[in-house]
Amino acid sequence: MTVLSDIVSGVREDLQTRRNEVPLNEIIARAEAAAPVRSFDLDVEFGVIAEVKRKSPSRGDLAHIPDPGTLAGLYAAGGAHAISVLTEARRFNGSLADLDSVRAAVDIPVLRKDFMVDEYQFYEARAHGADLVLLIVAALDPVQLRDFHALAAELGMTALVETHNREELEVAAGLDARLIGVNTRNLKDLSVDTDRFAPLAELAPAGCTLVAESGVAGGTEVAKYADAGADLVLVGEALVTGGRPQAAVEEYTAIGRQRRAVSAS
Ligand SMILES: O=C(O)c1ccccc1NCC(=O)[C@H](O)[C@H](O)COP(=O)(O)O
Repeated sequence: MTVLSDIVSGVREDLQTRRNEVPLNEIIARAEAAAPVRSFDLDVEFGVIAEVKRKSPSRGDLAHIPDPGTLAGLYAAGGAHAISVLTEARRFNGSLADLDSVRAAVDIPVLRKDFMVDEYQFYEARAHGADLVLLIVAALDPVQLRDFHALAAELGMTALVETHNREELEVAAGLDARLIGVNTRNLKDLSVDTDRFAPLAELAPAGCTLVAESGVAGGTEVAKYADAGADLVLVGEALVTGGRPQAAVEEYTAIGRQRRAVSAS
């Protein structure tokens, strides 16, 4: 079993428990009654999607985050473009309660970062205030991907379509995805190689907003991703372990903007 299929099978089991507690018709009603979606600005000069990440399969426990809302507030004060909240429980120690806490603490868009494999999760995401959801191309078949992309849009949410290679980028292009992520983490062995980004960025469809995901340890990687065409970076570990979340978001945003301005001139 691969890491991804192992994670997804745990996600499905946990989902079944929640579905038994709150049936589909009830979660749909909650999604309809949820706070309005915050629009995610795709036309960004350069921005940081700052992640609330407690733990990961590759690194184990990362940070004790007693109040994710407080952390998100610091990210927002640093100028984050959006906040990513890992809600997967078993491997990331995340929860929908974290999503609630973050959504209530900030007024910028919030991404539910999870392994979205069932329509229930999209209504659930919206019911808990998500403005964006993650679609991992490697975790979905083409029909699911198309249907979930449409469902996210129907619910007013922006989908971040995550890719890892040329074939997955072609799939994202075929969906007409406006927000595409290139994750430099190999989902088979979990290795991160920031050199994977540039050659894939060249293949991204013209006009999409491009997110470089994983591997930012500091400004060097931000500059490298921005030089290669990233419009946004999604950063988790460096922000939750670095001890200066607000300053780091400010710094990464400034570095990215400066590099993008140089590339454009
Ligand atoms: O982080 C992991 O170990 C991981 C393993 C398997 C699937 C996904 C995983 N991470 C999710 C992410 O994509 C990252 O949290 C995100 O890109 C931020 O990465 P980083 O800044 O390197 O923490």
